Amino acid sequence: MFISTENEEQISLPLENGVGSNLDSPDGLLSASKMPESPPFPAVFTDVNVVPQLEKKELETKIANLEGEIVGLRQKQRSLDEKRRETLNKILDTKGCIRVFCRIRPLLSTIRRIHKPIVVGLGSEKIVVGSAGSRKEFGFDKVFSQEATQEDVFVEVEPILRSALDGHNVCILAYGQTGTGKTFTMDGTNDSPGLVLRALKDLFRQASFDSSASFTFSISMLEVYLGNLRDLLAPKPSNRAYGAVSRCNLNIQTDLKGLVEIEGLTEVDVSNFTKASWWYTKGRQVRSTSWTNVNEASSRSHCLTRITIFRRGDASGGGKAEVSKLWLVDLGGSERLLKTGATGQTLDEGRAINLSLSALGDVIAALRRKRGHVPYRNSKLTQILKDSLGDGSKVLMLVHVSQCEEDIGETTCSLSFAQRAKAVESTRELTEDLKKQKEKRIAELEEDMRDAEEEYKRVGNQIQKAEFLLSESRKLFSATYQLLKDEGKTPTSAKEEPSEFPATPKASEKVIKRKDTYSVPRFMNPTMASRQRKTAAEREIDSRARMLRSGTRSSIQISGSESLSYLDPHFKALLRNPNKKSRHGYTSTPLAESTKCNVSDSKPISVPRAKMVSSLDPNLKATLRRHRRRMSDLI
Ligand SMILES: Nc1ncnc2c1ncn2[C@@H]1O[C@H](COP(=O)(O)OP(=O)(O)OP(=O)(O)O)[C@@H](O)[C@H]1O
Repeated sequence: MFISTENEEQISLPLENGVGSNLDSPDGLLSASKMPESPPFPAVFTDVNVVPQLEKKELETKIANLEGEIVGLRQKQRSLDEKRRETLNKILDTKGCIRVFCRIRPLLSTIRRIHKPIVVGLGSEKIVVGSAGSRKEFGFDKVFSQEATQEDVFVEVEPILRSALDGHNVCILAYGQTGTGKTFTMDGTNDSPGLVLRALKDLFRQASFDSSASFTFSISMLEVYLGNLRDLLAPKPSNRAYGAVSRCNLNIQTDLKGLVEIEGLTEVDVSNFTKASWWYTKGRQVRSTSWTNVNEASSRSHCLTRITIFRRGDASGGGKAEVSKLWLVDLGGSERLLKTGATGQTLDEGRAINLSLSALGDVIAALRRKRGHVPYRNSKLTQILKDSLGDGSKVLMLVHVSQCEEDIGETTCSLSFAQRAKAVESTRELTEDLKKQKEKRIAELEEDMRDAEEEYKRVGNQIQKAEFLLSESRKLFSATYQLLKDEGKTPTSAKEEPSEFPATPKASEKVIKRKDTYSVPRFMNPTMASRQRKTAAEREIDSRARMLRSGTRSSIQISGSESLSYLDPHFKALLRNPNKKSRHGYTSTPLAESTKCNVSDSKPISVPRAKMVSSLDPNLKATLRRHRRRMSDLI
């Protein structure tokens, strides 16, 4: 290193282990004026072309360390994710695999003045139905009052969605009397989107944050209409009669493991929320609705949306693949057929809905009693949901009730049904003590889960930093040592094959391939005599080219009928650069390079490049003869 002593500025010296540091100077800087006359250190000369082996080793070690660190951090992140998944599962199991929420529909403006509300929420888990004379209390996991917003409902549903991403089958059912707001909760409106769209958005959001696995999603939609299955996402049929059959002709299959599949149901891969919501809106539009006395646009079927989640763990974790289903079901409204004023088809639809709802009730009752036989086969609805209602799956029922006095009968029925479903988990009422213990356990688990999530994020940040450092170190390594390596190679490669163009590794690979592909048999190689003949011809071309450069003729006679046009691009190139060598060591001749003829009005004749190996190629000779004839005709 060279240190200037011309001015008296302070110069910092990078001193190792403090040896030679200026102790006089408090900040450790050595004043040039105080420097000893002969420096205590021998002058060091650095040859920039010498590869600093020590630094190279250091950098290699650093890269290896970082790689190891990242592997370790990923492992840690995976076990944290595993812990979070287990804890969430425990929370949901403690809370109950079938959870029931209740939502009270506000009195609509048209009936607000004539009705006194008969359903009142008592805190966040109780609801009271009845007037002064008879009061009945129901308890649920959560009660949403009439003021609750779509967002309030979604916040409570969110944890169960996470469970679907973790690989569990999840089923969310909107149940209730007709006109109580099931479709409002699931679909929502443009201003206030419902659960399905919020859930889809959240799934994509959560999947994008999860670095321990990759996710893909697909969507299917069907309705159970009059006991038949209709594919809501099937492509529009060109022939209506055929379409009607294909839409309704779906079979439900159950495999040996008990997994349910619906044969022929359209399944659309959706890569983002926009696509998913587009398909969902499309499916909704096809759903059957009718006007009834109770609801202007009453859904006359059960509408089922299935999101299939494909989860693949990262390669370092074994790349385990899991598939889970999230069912979002807007059930048809239970209804008193007389009250809805339904007749004909609408009456049949109402009956079919009631029948399948009672089959759903029977399944839930069997699950509650932990009976060996669960009557899934009694309706299409329960057959479809078989693998998402039973063991290992999570069920959320959202029961909807009206506040109107005239609906008190249906309201009580709905709430009793929902409470029975809730009792699948606990056949007896919990004592206050047990309840408190349960709550405490849930709170502890929730704290554990939060800790695991925070730690997961922290480790994620560490991974990001380490990855950044690794990529920078790799760049530095390849920029420094690869460059030096390449520089070392340059003279040899330059000797081997002078190239006009900077050769990229790919290009050189190509060249090698071409040489191999187009190598001619030995007997076709030019003889000494032919080489001499050729050289003579080239000399002739050169001299004529010189003549042409002086601009006297527009074409030249090579020998016999062989001629060249001044307009030939290859010949032009030769004129520009007469000393240019071909790759094969010969001075390039226009004819050897290409037989394309550019004389005006004549169609260019091109020979594939594969034939351009040598003018001595027998096929090429024939082409050349043809070319010469044509050229002499043109003169
Ligand atoms: N929470 C709510 N806030 C405001 N309006 C609501 C709410 N719930 C329902 N509604 C309104 O009540 C009407 C009936 O609701 P919706 O169609 O969702 O009922 P439903 O239970 O799906 O009926 P059906 O079973 O007949 O299809 C709609 O006009 C809807 O906008």
